Amino acid sequence: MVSVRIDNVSKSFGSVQALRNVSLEISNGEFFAILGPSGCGKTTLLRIIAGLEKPTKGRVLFDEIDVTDVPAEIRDVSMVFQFYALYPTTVFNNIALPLRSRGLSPSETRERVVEIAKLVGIESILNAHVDRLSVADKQKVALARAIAKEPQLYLLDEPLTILDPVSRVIMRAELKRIQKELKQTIIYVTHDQIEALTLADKIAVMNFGVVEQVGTSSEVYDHPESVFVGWFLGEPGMNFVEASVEQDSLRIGGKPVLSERRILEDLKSKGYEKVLTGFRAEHVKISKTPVTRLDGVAVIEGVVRVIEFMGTYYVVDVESDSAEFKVKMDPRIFSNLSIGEGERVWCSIPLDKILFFDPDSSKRIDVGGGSG
Ligand SMILES: Nc1ncnc2c1ncn2[C@@H]1O[C@H](COP(=O)(O)OP(=O)(O)OP(=O)(O)O)[C@@H](O)[C@H]1O
Repeated sequence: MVSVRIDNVSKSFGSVQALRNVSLEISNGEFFAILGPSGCGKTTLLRIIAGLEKPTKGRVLFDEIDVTDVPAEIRDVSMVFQFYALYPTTVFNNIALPLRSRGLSPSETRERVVEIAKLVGIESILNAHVDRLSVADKQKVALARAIAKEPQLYLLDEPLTILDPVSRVIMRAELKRIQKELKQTIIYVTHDQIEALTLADKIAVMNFGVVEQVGTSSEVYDHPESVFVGWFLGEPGMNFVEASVEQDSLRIGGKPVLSERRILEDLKSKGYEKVLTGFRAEHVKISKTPVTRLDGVAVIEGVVRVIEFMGTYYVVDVESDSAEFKVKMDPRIFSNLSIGEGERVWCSIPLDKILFFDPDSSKRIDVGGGSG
């Protein structure tokens, strides 16, 4: 296994700038996810790491050795793509091929094929022709073949995207187990936040060719460094509401919602007259009776506009003067409260769950003393 360092990499395709000054450090044995929407440059970055594309600028280093000009064939990486490309033969032969080309004897090959098949959970279909397999099993064979190459680095490009939702959940858990046993460096490209949050030790969140944040699942989810990261992660994404920083309070649509001196003074000392407040839908508590603002809690008054049942929770859209935001509710709490569309509600949010963002740069403001 290797560590990988991406040093200030940019890549242009004609006038399209796919990557802009990307720098990343991926440690030995880490499961590292590159997460972002379609077209943000994930695949381009993976192909540059594999040696299938050359960066326009910057370097790629494996174990601190510059491999930017090293051809793909000798980089010793295994790639698994969204669309598996298997040889039209048996599962056994697909896994055996990389072993045979490394010069293993027939008995060594058989032993290793069975070992890998067990790891991936396909030992019962070793003699089947790949054409007869389900999509999920085909993807497992692709993974088994990648493992048979015994690479120093695994690159996985949306390997679960073509699976149906049930197989995807099963394979996600399988991947986690396999990675624990393999103990190898894996770089995993996905647009699916659940895959990234559940599988990865670390996540790089990308947007428009730029890395917006690198961190553990809880770092990127709980402390997004930009509006994009907060919005992209979570179902629903983080709420962002514009507020004005007044002498005595933070106001939304002219109404005071928070009067914590520490926060107000810090924002004022940094020169902010307006900020974006960010908070997650699951941190908002709804009440049908007025709630007084207390220390440590912000309160926003509003009207329920839309209620959606999402299967295991409700999402309630609240409109408040100039702002709209979403509240995520447990079905039990929702039915006890029995709120309906058009009703007036008071929404409280603990201050330690509120973050503040610069409305111009969209970056998080570091507010001293814990919040933000
Ligand atoms: N070979 C190419 N020629 C021209 N433009 C390209 C090429 N490869 C990628 N691009 C462009 O670079 C940008 C990033 O593409 P890339 O495939 O890396 O994004 P992505 O995040 O992997 O998206 P997706 O999930 O849709 O594959 C896009 O605007 C894409 O159209």
